[in-house]
Amino acid sequence: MASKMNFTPRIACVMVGLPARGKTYISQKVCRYFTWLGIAAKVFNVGNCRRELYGAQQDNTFFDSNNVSGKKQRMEAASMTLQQMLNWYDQEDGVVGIYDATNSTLERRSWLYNTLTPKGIQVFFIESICDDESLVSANIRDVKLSSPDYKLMDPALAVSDFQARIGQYTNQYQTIVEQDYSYIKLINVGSQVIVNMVKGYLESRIVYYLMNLHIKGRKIYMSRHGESMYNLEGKLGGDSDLSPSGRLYAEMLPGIIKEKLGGKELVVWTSTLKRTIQTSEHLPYLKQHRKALDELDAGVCDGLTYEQVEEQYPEDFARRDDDKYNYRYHGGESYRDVVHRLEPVIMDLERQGDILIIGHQAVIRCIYGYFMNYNQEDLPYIKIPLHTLIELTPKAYYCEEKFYKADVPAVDTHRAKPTEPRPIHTQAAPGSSGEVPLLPTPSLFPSSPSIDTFSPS
Ligand SMILES: O=P(O)(O)OC[C@H]1O[C@@](CO)(OP(=O)(O)O)[C@@H](O)[C@@H]1O
Repeated sequence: MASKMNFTPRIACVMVGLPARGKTYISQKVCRYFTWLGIAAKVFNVGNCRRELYGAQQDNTFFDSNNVSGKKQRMEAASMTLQQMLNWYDQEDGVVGIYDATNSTLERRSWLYNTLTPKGIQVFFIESICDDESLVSANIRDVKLSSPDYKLMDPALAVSDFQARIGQYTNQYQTIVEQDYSYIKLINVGSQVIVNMVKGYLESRIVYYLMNLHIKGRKIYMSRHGESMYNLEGKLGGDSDLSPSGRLYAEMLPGIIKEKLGGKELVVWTSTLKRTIQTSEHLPYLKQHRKALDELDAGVCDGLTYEQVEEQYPEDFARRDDDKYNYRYHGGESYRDVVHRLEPVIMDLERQGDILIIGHQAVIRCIYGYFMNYNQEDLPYIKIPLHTLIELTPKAYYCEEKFYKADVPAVDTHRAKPTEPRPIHTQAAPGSSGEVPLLPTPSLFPSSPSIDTFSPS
């Protein structure tokens, strides 16, 4: 196939490592990070292709390097996956492809390198090495046993079968020694990191991101500030104080957190605006006030209500409804801008243990959207109600979520996505205001978060 001229740097992250070394976890994290930043990224998993071609339940001789037909079939799965990745770069303007397989021999890596490099695709190897048996066993238990390969097998048998498979790969495993390749080696989940020949912006972002990842269990709490005086009046932005109801929520918050977290330590981040700082007032933890967490800047619309924006800036109002993620307020920001300003916050967040972020409607949407894998179109409409604590627990491939709703009344500041496109006028059509009904869309509130309610004591 003729490859079209493409001047965007394209990169292939090629995973390397024995089975159960967290390669798929790393692949998915890298993919989610770039997707969130608006860079086209996709994971290509050779195991899925193998299952498609030859079915799920192979016995372990299939993975033996001396098994000629098994070796040939595994190579076919690898080629087919590579072809899918190449098609994606060309046909869907892919930028960061992640090739998820063991790629554990010099031969396999050189095949990948020599196929990708002439096509202008930079190859970056990510090797995960783990000799901590307890981490490997935990990975087998938590992840591999739910794989389609072992769906029908008794768990104890599945563990020993998987260990035998690891043995097959260990016999032929060659750690990266190719000094002319760009690579990162993560040893025992980042307790040691070796980096070689990193070039270019995308590679250095990946290195920095991977160096921040950890897999220790932790909770990420998020809450919007308590109801503010501006929220009561329906006004956007500003730097108003909490309403009486908002203050009540701030008083309840330490109790709700304590009940969830017990006596454990917690780091609290707020924005630099009064409403988040006041919400954190009674929390007995270390607090940081971060400018990067300030609410989306509404520019010339700051201090107006949605109705006033529609009246005074009808064209802008319609444009925002048309593409809320990309619409940038005059003199202010878009959701896309907020995501980019939050990137260092995400890096830092990946490094943290238990943490509570007290933020704003748009900012919490962006952070929650990163962890829960929302696409750009839906992200600005995620329902983040006031007086609700969100608890995220990162798991191997997803985040578990719970919503705890405080029984303290608050206004609803969520403005649903209009179901019909609004006409974009260059001037306000007389009497047009309010003609297009703002019908509620199906809720984007996560499908089944468990919601507990807390009452003021
Ligand atoms: O992007 P939309 O849905 O307008 O939500 C952002 C708005 O949320 C608000 C409340 O309406 O956040 P906040 O509660 O932090 O004050 C506005 O200040 C902000 O402009």
